[in-house]
Amino acid sequence: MHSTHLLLEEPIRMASILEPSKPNFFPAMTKIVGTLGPRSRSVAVISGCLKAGMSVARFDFSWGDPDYHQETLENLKMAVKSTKKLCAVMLDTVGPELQVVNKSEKSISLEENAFVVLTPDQTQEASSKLLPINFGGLAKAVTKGDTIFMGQYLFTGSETTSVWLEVAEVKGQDVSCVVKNSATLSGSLFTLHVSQIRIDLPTLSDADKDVISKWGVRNSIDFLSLSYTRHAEDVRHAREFLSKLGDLSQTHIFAKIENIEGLTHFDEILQEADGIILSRGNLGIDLPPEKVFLFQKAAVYKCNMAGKPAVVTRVVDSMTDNLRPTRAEATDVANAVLDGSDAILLGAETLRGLYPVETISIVGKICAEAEKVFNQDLYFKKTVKYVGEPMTHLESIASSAVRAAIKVKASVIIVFTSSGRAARLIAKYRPTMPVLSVVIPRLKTNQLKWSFTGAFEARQSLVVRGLFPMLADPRHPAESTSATNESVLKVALDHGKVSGVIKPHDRVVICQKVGDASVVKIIELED
Ligand SMILES: Nc1ncnc2c1ncn2[C@@H]1O[C@H](COP(=O)(O)OP(=O)(O)O)[C@@H](O)[C@H]1O
Ligand SMILES: C=C(OP(=O)(O)O)C(=O)O
Ligand SMILES: [K+]
Ligand SMILES: [Mg+2]
Repeated sequence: MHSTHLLLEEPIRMASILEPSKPNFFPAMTKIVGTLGPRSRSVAVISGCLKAGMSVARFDFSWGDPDYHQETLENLKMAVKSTKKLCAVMLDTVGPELQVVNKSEKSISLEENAFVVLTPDQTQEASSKLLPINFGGLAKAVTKGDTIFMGQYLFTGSETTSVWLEVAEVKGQDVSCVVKNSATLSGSLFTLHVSQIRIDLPTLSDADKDVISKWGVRNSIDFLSLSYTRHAEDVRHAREFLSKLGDLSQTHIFAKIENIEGLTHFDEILQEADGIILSRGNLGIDLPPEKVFLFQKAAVYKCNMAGKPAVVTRVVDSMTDNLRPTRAEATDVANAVLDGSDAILLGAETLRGLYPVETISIVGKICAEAEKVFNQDLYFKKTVKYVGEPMTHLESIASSAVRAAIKVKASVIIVFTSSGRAARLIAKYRPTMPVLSVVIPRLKTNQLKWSFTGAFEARQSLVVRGLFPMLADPRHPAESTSATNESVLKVALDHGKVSGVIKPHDRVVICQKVGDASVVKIIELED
């Protein structure tokens, strides 16, 4: 895979496009986040998802109760055990999401040019004339002429189940709208998106806090996906909340940028968050279509330079019902990789789609092809220039490790890390080969009991492009003497050999500390 120095900017032989790609020990360096739900909650399907390359499972609390998600999570644990594939857990909040309250779950037909009233009075039955919603402030937030988009949960935008409304009149707390296209609302959950308005609801709702402090704590969630992050303050607030919940002080916060407000405050949000989710589903409605790509390129670039993971959503909507993506979708996935994304997040496709495993597999294959033509050389130079001089020691070690690995055509980089920082810094320079990040546990105490760190750090790297974590045996002392370094390295090399990423006579670049000094070593294997 790494021997082909094919770059998009260089002439490509047409015939080479037809050459089948060699199978790899892992589907792609780009990671796949799969949303688990009705179509992806049995042990068998989740196992298929893991084998196809899903490394983060997203549990979306916009729908379903904690018990339902717990059952799915128990199945995920079984699937992880049987497939021996690691998987991180992401809890996605509801946040200030506007929803239609359709208690009877009867389907509702809306006719073009007819009127429908949105009301905060949740005691009313939903009908084609009246739709109760979960928010009392809509009448204050909209004016005549505004557009409201309403769709089945994780609407694809192309379905006959989503509808455009235009605000005709505001009457007290009610909002009367003209239906712009005929549609039938069916299913249990419909979300509303009102373009470019400020929704006066907290980013972390009381219901979210309740779920996090119970379900989240019980399951030691690796990631909190903070829906509709609009300000850096939202992230700080969530961080403070997590800090009081024991192990969740280690949970990483991924800010979801889903509207113009979040876009406007992107730089400050990026500083506070551990990673960013480019929620193109909602943001794609808030922005004029011709501007969506520009946000993506600018936001991913900023994440890359900050060395924080960027996750792109809503890539292959049409695979919810089909075995093959559209050409536009397939090209879009590749472009997300070329732009520098770390991971692709699948929503409807895995949650309620007919082909969750096939979708993961196809997206992985597209990512792998795009990675091969990613202009690493240019990217590397841009990053070094951006970081400037003097570099911190660790940044200089990390970039040197990547450069050395490319120069000697190493098959893998092995990095020792405890906090995960060293591994993330290596990934920042986008090596063309996988990075085995060997997480060395440290003994810690909360003054009640002693335990080892490492599990969070290992799983949290499962969202970063190119990182493949391995948790070292806690019986190895976390001091970097050459004897312990040697024995941990041997385990890592054996792990690499068994998984097929390291072969006899390969070169391997190692980044570790010996005594007080950080070193980059190049070794050549004999067998
Ligand atoms: N337990 C360890 N044994 C050997 N080297 C280590 C260990 N932990 C970290 N290193 C190395 O030390 C250097 C920097 O350390 P540090 O910033 O503390 O790493 P991290 O924060 O990732 O744990 C890196 O070269 C890293 O690979
Ligand atoms: C992933 C998205 O949001 P949700 O959590 O509502 O699916 C999105 O808007 O792209
Ligand atoms: K959500
Ligand atoms: Mg969204």
